[in-house]
Amino acid sequence: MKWHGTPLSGLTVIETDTVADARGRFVRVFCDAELAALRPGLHFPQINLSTTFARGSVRGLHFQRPPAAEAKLIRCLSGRVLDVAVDLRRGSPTYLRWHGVELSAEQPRQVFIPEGFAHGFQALTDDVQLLYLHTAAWNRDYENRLRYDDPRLAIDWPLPVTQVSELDRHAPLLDDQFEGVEA
Ligand SMILES: Cc1cn([C@H]2C[C@H](O)[C@@H](COP(=O)(O)OP(=O)(O)O[C@H]3O[C@H](C)C(=O)[C@H](O)[C@H]3O)O2)c(=O)[nH]c1=O
Repeated sequence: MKWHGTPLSGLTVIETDTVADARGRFVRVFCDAELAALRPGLHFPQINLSTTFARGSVRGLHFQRPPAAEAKLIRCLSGRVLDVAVDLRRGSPTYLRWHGVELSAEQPRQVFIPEGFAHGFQALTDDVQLLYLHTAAWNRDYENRLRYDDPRLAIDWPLPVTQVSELDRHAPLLDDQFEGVEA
């Protein structure tokens, strides 16, 4: 596995090695030893899979506050997405900045999103499947949502937004009381 950084420190794009032969392709999604230099002792107590039917749909922006803060390893298993992370870390020089990474089933690319980031994505094709490895279990009491269309974030979604969940559609807009997340 090789990886490289992004303009948001800690947000990392991982290129997994692909073994291809006449039967098809094989990749390692996660390897503790290979990723120890990125983050030692990564452990994923919860792995989720979402299916998104329609091109243009947006899921997110979600994050969990401490003590349930989580890092996520994301891989696209079907279709293509723009995967977006927003830096919410209090005091970060890139606080409230966002960065997008295109992921697709055809590319051996994953993204590692550390704690302190909100996460969302837009389906760029129909029939997207996204795999999420979480370093903390889902905890409704600590789950927070930000608006995908918050003008203070100004995320440049590539397509007109089609499907959004009611919870995401009615997520709060950022205001002066928002203090980010202790990282
Ligand atoms: C995460 C989770 C959710 N749920 C329930 C809560 C809702 O009733 C339903 C769907 O949850 P939600 O609307 O939060 O799912 P998404 O909007 O697809 O959120 C997902 O995509 C965005 C981009 C993310 O970053 C989240 O980490 C990821 O969960 O499943 C559970 O029952 N267990 C769980 O572990």
